[in-house]
Amino acid sequence: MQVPQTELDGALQEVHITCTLPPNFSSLLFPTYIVEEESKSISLAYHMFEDLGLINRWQFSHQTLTRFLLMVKRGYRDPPYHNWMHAFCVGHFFYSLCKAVDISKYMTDIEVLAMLIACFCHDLDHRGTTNAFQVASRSVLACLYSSEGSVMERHHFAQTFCILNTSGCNIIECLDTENYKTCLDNIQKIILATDLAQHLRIISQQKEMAATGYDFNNPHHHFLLLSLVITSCDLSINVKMFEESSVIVRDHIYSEFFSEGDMEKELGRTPMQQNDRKKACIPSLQIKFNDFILAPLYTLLIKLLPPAQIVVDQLEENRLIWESISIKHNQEENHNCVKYDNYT
Ligand SMILES: COc1ccc(Cl)c(-c2nnc3c(C)nc4ccc(C(=O)NCC(C)C)cc4n23)c1
Ligand SMILES: [Mg+2]
Repeated sequence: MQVPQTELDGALQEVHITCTLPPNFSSLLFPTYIVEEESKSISLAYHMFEDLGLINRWQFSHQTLTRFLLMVKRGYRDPPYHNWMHAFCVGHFFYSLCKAVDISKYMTDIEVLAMLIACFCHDLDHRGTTNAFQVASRSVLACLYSSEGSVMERHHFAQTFCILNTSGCNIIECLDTENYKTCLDNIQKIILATDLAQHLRIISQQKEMAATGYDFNNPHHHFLLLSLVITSCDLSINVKMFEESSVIVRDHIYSEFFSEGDMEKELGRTPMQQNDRKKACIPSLQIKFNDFILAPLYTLLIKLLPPAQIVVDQLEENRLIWESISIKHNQEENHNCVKYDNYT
């Protein structure tokens, strides 16, 4: 898929002219959804590469990086949640993590580059449905990938590979053969690590690593850390201020979950409670998700990267607010489980 030259020229100019940073842009808690998707997100994504020193370190050309980012943005569909703005937020969380901690103590240069590329590409061409739904609906992607698992994540990497193989868009073409292969292998591992089922399979090893201490010379520790960091970035909407987090959870994430549940009912299947708009109670589901996934994840992240402590503080504040909503709901007859005021 080629990017029309006129659009590219326009974007090239945009990237140069409109790169005035919003205040606190490099903060871990920056409210990323305030960025207007169309104009500024590409310029700000470009700035993240520049500010992390990746353009100088790897001698990226301005044109190729801009074309790459345009192609990635165009590679996303427009479901309620898994769209370009989600990818932008995931990339931004990694960028702000790199600004908060000395990431070179944990990752090589190539791994930092692979992480930022994978963040922006990790959900390419997402349809707003889960791996389980691909298999249940016998989708084309399930036919292609279900024997290996992580159906959507394998597709997201395949789409990434296509963009890097599109002339004029391959930002890593200037790497030498060894670095090119290492970078691509890392991008694939990182994108596959965004499957939450995979995260649940390796979290015990990550806990063990955090207990014994990170060993930079241990390649498996690098794999476990890259996986922990990308999952932390992928779920980072949950560690933003409650006002932003709760609206995205309700109006974007659960909107996708409920649409999938509607489609499952049409297939004659019974959706999980979280996907059933008639049964789901978001505050109590959030508390469960927090205790089952979010708290163990970010507690581990902070054990390994202590300067990012602020995200655990925000997560705990958000849990308290979800709990207060849940208690208030339980006191009300016929409360509406999906609509809630911001109790802050
Ligand atoms: C890292 O990968 C993903 C992929 C897709 C999504 Cl939507 C999310 C995600 N981001 N925020 C949320 C919130 C607030 N609630 C969620 C509740 C359940 C699940 C889910 O996938 N449950 C099945 C699993 C345990 C096997 C994901 C949820 N989630 C993360
Ligand atoms: Mg994903």
